Amino acid sequence: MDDQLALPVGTTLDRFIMRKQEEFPYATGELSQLLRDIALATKIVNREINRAGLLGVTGTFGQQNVQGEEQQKLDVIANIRFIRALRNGGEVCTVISEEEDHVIQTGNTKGKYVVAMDPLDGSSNIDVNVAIGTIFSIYRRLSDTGEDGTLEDCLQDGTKQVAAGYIIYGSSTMLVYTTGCGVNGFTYEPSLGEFFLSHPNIKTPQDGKIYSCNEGNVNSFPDGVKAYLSYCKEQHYSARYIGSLVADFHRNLLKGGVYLYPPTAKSPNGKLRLVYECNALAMIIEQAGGKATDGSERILDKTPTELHQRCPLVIGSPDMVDKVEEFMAAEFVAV
Ligand SMILES: O=P(O)(O)OC[C@H]1O[C@](O)(COP(=O)(O)O)[C@@H](O)[C@@H]1O
Ligand SMILES: [Mg+2]
Ligand SMILES: [Mg+2]
Repeated sequence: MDDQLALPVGTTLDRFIMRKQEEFPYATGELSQLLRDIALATKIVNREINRAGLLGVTGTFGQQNVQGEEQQKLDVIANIRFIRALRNGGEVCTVISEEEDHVIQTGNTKGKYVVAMDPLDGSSNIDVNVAIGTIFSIYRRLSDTGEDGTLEDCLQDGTKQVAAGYIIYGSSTMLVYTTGCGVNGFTYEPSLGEFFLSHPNIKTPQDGKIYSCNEGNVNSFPDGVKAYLSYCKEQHYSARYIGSLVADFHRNLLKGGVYLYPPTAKSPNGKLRLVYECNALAMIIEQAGGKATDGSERILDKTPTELHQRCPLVIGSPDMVDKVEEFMAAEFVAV
């Protein structure tokens, strides 16, 4: 449904959420409040990130998350801040987080929503002042039991998302989200403590000349991916890889391009997590006219079986994703 309520650039996020809600006569305001809770936590995390170097919150606490990755201090801080805001907001019964082995029950048993999140994306870039992000997906729980959310509530496929978004903490801080009616971007004005509509109704270009992939792993990529990367070089495409999924995705969303994290020998299912990284970005790219697959299957159609399961990701301008799939499919014929 693309009959976007055309609100002018400069509209505050709060007003935008309110006006959007008016489009849905049966809306009860809970999703709107949840989006505000996420925006509030973002302002706090943004402040922590901006002054991380001053407060000595760079580096690690020396502990690992369920994926065996060293948790950066800011991973932990962002995780705490978002969970606290979602718990205090009252709309969310259960949270899935990259930094938590198991689901977090907030105690809001009347809460209708489940949130899956990557509190801090691009952890390897935290200490070097390169753009990082936060990713979130919102699901309606399957039934209002008045009890804690279930694993079933947390393992819904991506098509069931009622909203999805990310925050990029870059040269400016932006919140980009969709509720299934197009994609809008808001830029944060710290001196006013407000997000303002700066990128209304984002559409990604049909095609592009940018490809984003960690070619350091090329030797263990599938032949089809290797062939596609050679094709990109023949076409004189630009290689751009920040190493923060949110930042690479955001650039390609606006300029046109494709991001790939294929299977590798070390990670046969790729590195990125379906539930709290791929699903949200897949909903956003599709709402912006792009595509997201695992190289053959649509990301949003995949039904997760585990909270932290990984899946390969090919996401971006539709013509470029189609081209990658063509090359990857060609490989099967070869075999
Ligand atoms: O270093 P690699 O293997 O290229 O992986 C980089 C990718 O890993 C990530 O950092 C994984 O996300 P987290 O930082 O949230 O764990 C992505 O942001 C990024 O695109
Ligand atoms: Mg991540
Ligand atoms: Mg992370």
